Amino acid sequence: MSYEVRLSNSRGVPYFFNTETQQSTWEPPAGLTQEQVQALPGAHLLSGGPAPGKVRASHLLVKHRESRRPSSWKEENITRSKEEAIEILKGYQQEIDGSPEKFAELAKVHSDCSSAKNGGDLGAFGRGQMQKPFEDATYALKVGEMSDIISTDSGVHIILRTA
Ligand SMILES: Cn1nc(-c2ccccc2)cc1C(=O)N[C@H](Cc1nc2ccccc2[nH]1)C(=O)O
Repeated sequence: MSYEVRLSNSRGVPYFFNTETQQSTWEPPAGLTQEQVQALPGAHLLSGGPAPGKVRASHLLVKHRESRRPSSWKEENITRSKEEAIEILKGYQQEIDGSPEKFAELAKVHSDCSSAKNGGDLGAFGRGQMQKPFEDATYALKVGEMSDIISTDSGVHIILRTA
């Protein structure tokens, strides 16, 4: 019998698909050991984490007048200097003091990215999707770690890697 793990589009949860009988089950097929289940194609879907090679991160962005788009949900016309943006972000960094809960709370209120409404969560992404400095900084973090202040064409950011 050959099985693979797939993700249900409607329910967003993994299921087990028998590629010979074309039958699907929500539960792991009887008779398979835990090791055998973890070895199935698509088994990474069982952990709920991002696909192999992808990461998930949240960020707090402070834009400035040199930003690619010096406007945000917070402020129609952003005129602060890059130096001022860095000082503001340093203040948030001290307030966050390594706490993921505090990070999301401050990102929601202060981030100039539209992901602020998600507490800064950008979802999962792979290489080649985000601006290079942001991508490299995120991949260099361990899960749960926060970056120091990094700069992209969008402004200055603090990143929290979540997966
Ligand atoms: C990359 N991205 N994802 C979202 C997002 C994700 C989830 C929910 C809502 C918005 C917003 C953005 C985005 O580019 N936002 C830009 C600001 C920005 N520039 C970025 C550069 C790198 C990573 C995140 C970044 N966010 C904006 O609002 O002007």
